[in-house]
Order: sequence, then C-alpha cells, then structure tokens
Amino acid sequence: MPCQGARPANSADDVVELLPVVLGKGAFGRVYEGTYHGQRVAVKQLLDLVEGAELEELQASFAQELEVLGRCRHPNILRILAACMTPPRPCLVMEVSQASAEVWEIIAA
Ligand SMILES: Nc1ncnc2c1ncn2[C@@H]1O[C@H](COP(=O)(O)OP(=O)(O)OP(=O)(O)O)[C@@H](O)[C@H]1O
Repeated sequence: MPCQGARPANSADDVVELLPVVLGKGAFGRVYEGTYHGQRVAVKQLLDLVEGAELEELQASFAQELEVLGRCRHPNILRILAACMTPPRPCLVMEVSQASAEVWEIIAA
C-alpha cells in the first residue's frame, strides 16, 4: 500500500529484507531492523499468533496507524516508507528511530 510520498510497491526491487535484530516489542507484535532500497529501516510486523475477533481488532488498529502516520510529514515524526496490509505478514516499514530505550519507555508510559 503506497504511503504519501512513498513509491508504489510494485517494482521487482521493492523488497524489504529483515535482519535478525529485534528493535522492540509492542501491542501489535515485534519491530525488526531491516533494509529497504538500501536504507536501514524498522519493520513493524503484526502478531501472527492471534486470530478471530482479536486479529480483526489488531488489523483495524494497524490500518489506522498506517492511515494517520502515512499522512504525516514532520521532522519529529517517524515516516512510514511502505506497508503491506495483506496476510500472511502485514507490516509497516518506517524510518529507524534514533531515540534511546529510555525515551521509548517514557513514550510508552
Ligand atoms: N521506528 C522505530 N525505530 C526503532 N525502534 C522502534 C521503532 N518503532 C518501534 N520501535 C521499538 O519497538 C517498540 C515497540 O514499538 P511499537 O510501536 O510496536 O509498540 P508500542 O509503543 O507499544 O505501541 P503500539 O501500542 O502501537 O504497539 C518500541 O518501544 C521501540 O523500542
């Protein structure tokens, strides 16, 4: 799914490579480090252990995050570069935050 300012996801080189590095865990699932068009990125993957109503709820929240962040352009807001909303691996591809773990803890509190 294209985000504002992002390339349409249909070219052969439009591939996200996941690295075996977990940047963090949240309500949706894990956030992995990866590369996308040569750029270091954070890849937020939807949990694959849930199903039914819980999965639908997570998918709706995930889509909402994409909808909102996909429109934002601000130096203090991490940009979404690409997204896949279809199973089996819905994910958001975004800029990697330079914030420390302590800052993320404060944000999550
Ligand atoms: N773009 C990013 N760059 C680096 N680390 C990130 C990035 N996004 C998330 N993280 C890491 O992953 C963790 C989980 O983030 P995530 O947004 O999934 O969860 P959350 O803050 O609990 O919010 P949510 O309720 O949306 O899941 C963060 O606390 C942070 O450590």
